[in-house]
Amino acid sequence: MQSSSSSASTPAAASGLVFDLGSAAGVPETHAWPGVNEYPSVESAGRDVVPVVDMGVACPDATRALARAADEWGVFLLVGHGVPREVAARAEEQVARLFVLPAPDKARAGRRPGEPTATGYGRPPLALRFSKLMWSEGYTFRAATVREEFRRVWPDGGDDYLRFWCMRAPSDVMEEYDREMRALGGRLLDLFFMALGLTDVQFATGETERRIRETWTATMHPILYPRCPEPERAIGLTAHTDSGFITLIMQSPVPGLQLLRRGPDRWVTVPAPPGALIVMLGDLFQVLTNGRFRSPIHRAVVSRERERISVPYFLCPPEDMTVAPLASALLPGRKAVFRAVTWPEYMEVKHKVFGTDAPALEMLQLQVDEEEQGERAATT
Ligand SMILES: O=C(O)CCC(=O)C(=O)O
Ligand SMILES: [Fe+2]
Repeated sequence: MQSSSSSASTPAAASGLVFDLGSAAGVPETHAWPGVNEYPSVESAGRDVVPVVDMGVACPDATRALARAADEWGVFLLVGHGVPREVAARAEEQVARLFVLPAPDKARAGRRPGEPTATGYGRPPLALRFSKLMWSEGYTFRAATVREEFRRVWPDGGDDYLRFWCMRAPSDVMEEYDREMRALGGRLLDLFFMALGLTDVQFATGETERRIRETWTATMHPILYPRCPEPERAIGLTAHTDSGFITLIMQSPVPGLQLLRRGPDRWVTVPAPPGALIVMLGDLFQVLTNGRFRSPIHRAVVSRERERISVPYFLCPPEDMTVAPLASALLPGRKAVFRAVTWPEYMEVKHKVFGTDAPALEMLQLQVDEEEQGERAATT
């Protein structure tokens, strides 16, 4: 493996690309994380079974299952979601093709330092807390700009890439996937609003709810976690919460995502049944629901035997939207416990604390007198 110091002068290194982690004989110090095994890793079993929500069942049952999962875990496996198997398979295949491209091709799409949005190809940023690198590489792009992005990766192919590979153009594949995921996000949002106790009529006409559904932005972030010769010393993606509203994750049939559960602290591994998607709630959804539905702490671990690909699809507010607890989410007599915030304001806070122990969401928390909160609820 090329070390980060010896590759510092190449354009690929400048753009933050990782080289050939998959063929490394050991984990170099640059990638050796302290504390990876601080808490035990456990399977999804017994009291730790990761919830499954089936959207194919009758609506009240799906809503109840979703409310329970969002309350207790903030994450669940989603089946019966209606995304056609062949659409997901094409996107998965496309992403896998991207990851096997030669490094110079990926470097053409490398992250452009200094740009406001961290889009492009590269590795996750250095975690300040440990000054360590993670065992993964990924490609972040706005779903709406996939065509421009892929022209950077395949400048000569353009949309004719179709003929070159005898397959659909890569951007067509990802646009098709984007349409399906966005539609699924809308269906899920309706279920979440119902789970908050809103009736059909209210959620269809509520101004804020309608604006979220119509304006939310989508960012895709395919990630490759190469095989790792010493998985107990490395981390694929360090512990964090997602920042936006809802993340929809398609993953290879290789488990690797883990959720932090407390008392006693442990990492629960999310299973990877074929066809299921993972739904993960983000910090700003916690704000919207006034803390009722939580954004869980999660991380990704790596495996000695198998590489893993995951494709998170982040649904986030547009930059000019001020996100505050929904009036409809406030239980009778309860006050808002978070202050209003825009996406850029929140991301600034998140970047400052990335890789530290400080939870960014706490910085939005308002001082609400617990006793007063209790009394108000009791008298309503
Ligand atoms: O690899 C995964 O399943 C999760 C990735 C993730 O947590 C993220 O990109 O925020
Ligand atoms: Fe995440």
